[in-house]
Amino acid sequence: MENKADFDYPHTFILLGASGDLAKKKIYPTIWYLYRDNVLPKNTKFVGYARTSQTVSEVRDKCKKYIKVRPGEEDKYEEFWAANDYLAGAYDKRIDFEKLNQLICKNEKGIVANRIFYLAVPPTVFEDVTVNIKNSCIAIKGYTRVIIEKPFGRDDVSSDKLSNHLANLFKEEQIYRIDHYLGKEMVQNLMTIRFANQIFCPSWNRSNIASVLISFKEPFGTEGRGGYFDDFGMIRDVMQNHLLQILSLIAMEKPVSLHPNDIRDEKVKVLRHIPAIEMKDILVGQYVGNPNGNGEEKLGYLDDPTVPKGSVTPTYALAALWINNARWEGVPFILRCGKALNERKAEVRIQYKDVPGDIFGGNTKRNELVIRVQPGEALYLKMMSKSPGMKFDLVETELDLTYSMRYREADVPDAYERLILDVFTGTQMHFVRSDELKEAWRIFTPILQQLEENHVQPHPYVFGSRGPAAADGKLAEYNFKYSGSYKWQKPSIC
Ligand SMILES: NC(=O)C1=CN([C@@H]2O[C@H](COP(=O)(O)OP(=O)(O)OC[C@H]3O[C@@H](n4cnc5c(N)ncnc54)[C@H](OP(=O)(O)O)[C@@H]3O)[C@@H](O)[C@H]2O)C=CC1
Ligand SMILES: O=C1O[C@H](COP(=O)(O)O)[C@@H](O)[C@H](O)[C@H]1O
Repeated sequence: MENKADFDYPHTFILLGASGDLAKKKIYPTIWYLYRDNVLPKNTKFVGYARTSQTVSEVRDKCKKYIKVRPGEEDKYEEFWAANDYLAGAYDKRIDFEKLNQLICKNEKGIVANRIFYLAVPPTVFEDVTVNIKNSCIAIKGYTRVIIEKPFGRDDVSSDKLSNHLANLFKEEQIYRIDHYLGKEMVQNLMTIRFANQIFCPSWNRSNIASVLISFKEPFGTEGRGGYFDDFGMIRDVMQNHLLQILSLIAMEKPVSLHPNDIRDEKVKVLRHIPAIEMKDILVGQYVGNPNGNGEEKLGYLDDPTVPKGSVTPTYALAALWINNARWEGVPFILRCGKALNERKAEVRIQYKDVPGDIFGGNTKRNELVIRVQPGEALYLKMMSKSPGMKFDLVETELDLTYSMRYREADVPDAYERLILDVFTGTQMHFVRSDELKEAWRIFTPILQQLEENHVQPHPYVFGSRGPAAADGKLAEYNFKYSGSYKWQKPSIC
């Protein structure tokens, strides 16, 4: 990790693909927030690079809609854009990267200067860009770090090819593979919940836990970007990365320390216990239009003109993963994700087994520890209690840690803010190591191939519904019991 003194050196943050969607919607806003909050090294400059010929002022205009500037921050905002430069160039021309190098050098006073390259570019130009960075833009004295965005390949072979390519150019300590779910507050909280609470440690195993359900739901479809999505599908888009990362943090053994490599060693170890997913353990779906819906909801996935006719690409997937180790053998880890569903939600449900030796006439319901990642971070433990009053009845209730109530003043930073700052400080804890990636593709590649080769027809589900009807049956099959009787009363001050 970088020490404080390193923050005194000049730093340049180079955004490749600066004319794109991710750049304007996410990366420019993020670097502005970090700059505004004075958490970056004092002498940090920003350089945008892309094929489009444009000025900094044009970049600024495009970002306007996505950047929040609060009253009183106007001067700082001007200062931020004054620290920006932009250069147009090709991704495959060394000469253009030499020009980029000259531009970066202009800002670098002193002997040591650090460079961070953010690759917000399509995978097709990944190789050219990284070779050109290596050939023309490496920091002479100081570090060079490279941030890359998924997709890290589309299967085991293409991912290995990319990993080998990167390994020939950079050391693993220089590569920061972003999975933005690792930057989310509640995902970062998973290790604390597990390893800083004696109450959970002893029960976190197959003797006590019936099933683990990890869900991701989005209430919108592909919004005209189906052409891009169709090449990947829901399993590659969310399950193989975000949901599997959450699974590994839930299931791994306690690391030797909080050192990033100790944590990542444990994540890899638990993934190695998971066999490749079998066909019997997966259900895929695709949304169809809702004739009673509004606007986009009326349209199904196949109505998107950019989606190939008759595509069987899943927009929904549910899979059970099995961890064959002493802690988890027999416990299904159910991963579920979908677009065009009834709500936006990402959460983990650890469902405990039924209480043995019932003395309550079969009225007890399973304990459930729910870790809600979004929206509205919360951690609640569903439990049984005596109903208040004279009667000796049971009620379902909860121990509730709702962030908006408990931490009213807290400002929960966006995932990208944390992760980009981590790159400046050299903290790789929340980034994906190449061996984790290899394991992830080992688990998912065979099922992806089978689905594609056999042209497996997805279950249709209506835009705005909870997903394919068959999915709830699958949940029950995997020992997830839904009672339907739990009622939450939102506290009035919430
Ligand atoms: N701190 C907080 O903010 C708290 C909030 N709450 C809120 O209270 C509400 C209820 O709590 P929750 O924990 O969700 O409790 P429930 O046990 O009522 O679970 C409800 C969820 O179960 C799923 N479900 C519905 N039908 C079925 C079915 N047939 N089979 C399997 N699953 C089904 C649905 O999610 P899906 O569609 O994803 O399957 C539904 O959202 C939620 O809105 C929750 O956010 C509760 C406690 C604390
Ligand atoms: O990686 C991706 O994540 C987003 C959802 O991110 P969130 O932070 O808004 O939950 C998803 O929309 C996109 O399809 C996927 O590629």
